[in-house]
Amino acid sequence: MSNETVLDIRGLNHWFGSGDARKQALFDIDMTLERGSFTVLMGPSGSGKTTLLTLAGCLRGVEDGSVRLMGHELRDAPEAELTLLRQRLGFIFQAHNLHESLTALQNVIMGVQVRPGVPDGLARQAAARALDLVGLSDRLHYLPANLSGGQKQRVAVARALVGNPAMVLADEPTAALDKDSAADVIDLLKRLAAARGTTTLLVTHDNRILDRADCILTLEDGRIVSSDIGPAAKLTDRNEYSEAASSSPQG
Ligand SMILES: Nc1ncnc2c1ncn2[C@@H]1O[C@H](COP(=O)(O)OP(=O)(O)OP(=O)(O)O)[C@@H](O)[C@H]1O
Repeated sequence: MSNETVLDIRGLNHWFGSGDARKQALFDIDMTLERGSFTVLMGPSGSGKTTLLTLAGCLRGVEDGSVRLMGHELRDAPEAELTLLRQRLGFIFQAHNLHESLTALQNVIMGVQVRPGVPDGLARQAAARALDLVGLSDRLHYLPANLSGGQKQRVAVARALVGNPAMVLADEPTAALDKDSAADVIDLLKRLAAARGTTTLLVTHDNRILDRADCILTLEDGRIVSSDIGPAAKLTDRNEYSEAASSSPQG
């Protein structure tokens, strides 16, 4: 793993509401994610995990403190710069957020089309390859209604990864899945991340994911209360994932 810093957060505070209803959700957060790392963010409901994820992903404005994403300071950044940064990220949410009227292939094509200027033919090719990678090459033309929960989440993973994002932000991606499908989705994310050097920040309540993490951050009441090296960071041989490298959608 290289030591290139992808996300660097210093002294981040965040509030919701105004006047008497104003409430602080994050307190003095410091964290750093290196390129290719797989970090799990845990903590009780309401501890601030989604707030932190959305701030890191340019989905919410930074009010106080510093969030540097791929070398860009997000606080006070112009909207055009935030839009360009968002295009370099892949998002996966608990609810897969697929368009029900579009096929699996069309849904993944939309993941390419967030980047302007990609010709339709190339977008289609990349989307088909991404679906092949997640094991759905025989389901390209299925509507979400005809896919299982695990298959829908795999389509969402393919959509997040098809643009070869620098960082993937995932909010409870396995919450709606059974044990086997959850393990499949996580292994897939890890394999592709390791093969491409994609940085992953994943919010979960799912203890089964912990042994896959390089780093486990725990939030409580808006503060990081522990930062542990995960078991996966102790793996010295990452070649187990290399077979995915040769077949990633964008090489
Ligand atoms: N849009 C909002 N307006 C007001 N308060 C909010 C808003 N979003 C979150 N909060 C508050 O901020 C705190 C952190 O919420 P957040 O959703 O980040 O927690 P979480 O750890 O992701 O919770 P969960 O595990 O239940 O998803 C909570 O007290 C929540 O009520």
